[in-house]
Amino acid sequence: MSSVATRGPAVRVRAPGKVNLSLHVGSPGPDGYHPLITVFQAVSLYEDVTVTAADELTLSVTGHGAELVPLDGTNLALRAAHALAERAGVDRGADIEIVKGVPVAGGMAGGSADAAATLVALDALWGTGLTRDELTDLAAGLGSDVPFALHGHTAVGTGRGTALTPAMVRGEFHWAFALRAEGLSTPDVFRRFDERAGGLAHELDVETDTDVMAALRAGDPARLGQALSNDLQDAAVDLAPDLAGTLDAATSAGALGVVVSGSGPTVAALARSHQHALAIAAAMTAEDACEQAVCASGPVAGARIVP
Ligand SMILES: C[C@@](CO)(OP(=O)(O)O)[C@H](O)COP(=O)(O)OP(=O)(O)OC[C@H]1O[C@@H](n2ccc(N)nc2=O)[C@H](O)[C@@H]1O
Ligand SMILES: Nc1ncnc2c1ncn2[C@@H]1O[C@H](COP(=O)(O)OP(=O)(O)O)[C@@H](O)[C@H]1O
Repeated sequence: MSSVATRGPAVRVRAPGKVNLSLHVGSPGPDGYHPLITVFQAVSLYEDVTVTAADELTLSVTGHGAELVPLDGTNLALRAAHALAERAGVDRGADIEIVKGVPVAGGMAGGSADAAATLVALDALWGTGLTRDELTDLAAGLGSDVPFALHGHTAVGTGRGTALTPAMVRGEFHWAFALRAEGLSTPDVFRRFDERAGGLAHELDVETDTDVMAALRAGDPARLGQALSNDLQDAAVDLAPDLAGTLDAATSAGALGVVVSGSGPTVAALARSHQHALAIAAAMTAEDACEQAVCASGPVAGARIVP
């Protein structure tokens, strides 16, 4: 008779990556963080996180770009697990298995999705009884994008990006994403943004997102395409000059609008339909404008248990 190793109970959670439809950045405060006004949209590129009861905390990462992900205590999923255990007073472990579907260091918050998914999964596995607000509070302590990965859909982020207000959206938006093999470091891009500002203060204008919000409410991709914007884009292009060619190729391929996502280097091209997104992705890869292009749609839900 063959013996089958028995494992403890398991919980699987899926969490989405994001694109910033607009990203307005102010001058850094005394803590070094930049005040933001951003509109996040969660898109259908997912991180899959499965946690299984165990005595110790362990981590494994597979999937897209897994070899680029740190496995030590800096990994955002492990940091999330430690933060949750401490907050809930839990003295238990878990095997955490991540399957990556969001590009690593791509400005699409894959690590933040792992942190959000781990919080939701371990909260269920350990039965911590924390409220949603308490989980959101823990999320904000882990990184500026983590609360949005919990929340999902489309939302305006202010402060560091952690204070969220849901946005009204009609319909579905289709995207082609041009990926770059080498990522960009978020702190490096913010630093370059400050260098470009040359000490001049950047004021945040709360009215600047009127066009984005109107396009979302109307479900109008052509209008949204015109309204996409990112204050970090020039800094990202400075650090990765080949991005200028990728942005041009996406525009030539017929995108309704083109923008670098977050701190980059992923380039997001908005399409009229799924078919149109496939055509843009094919044109960008055929022209060697990027290493790889993938299609996705949004908005989608935040970190959720997979039944
Ligand atoms: C730029 C954005 C836009 O959504 O996304 P990504 O491109 O990383 O996906 C986010 O603000 C990134 O969020 P996240 O990647 O969670 O950043 P954090 O871990 O909180 O911070 C990393 C570093 O980025 C800088 N940082 C981050 C957020 C912010 N509002 N101001 C900053 O100056 C700081 O140097 C900080 O030490
Ligand atoms: N679980 C994780 N997945 C991916 N990257 C992680 C993770 N934990 C920590 N990191 C580190 O965070 C950096 C940025 O992560 P990521 O969320 O993929 O990109 P971005 O911040 O550009 O959206 C990576 O380069 C990596 O060193």
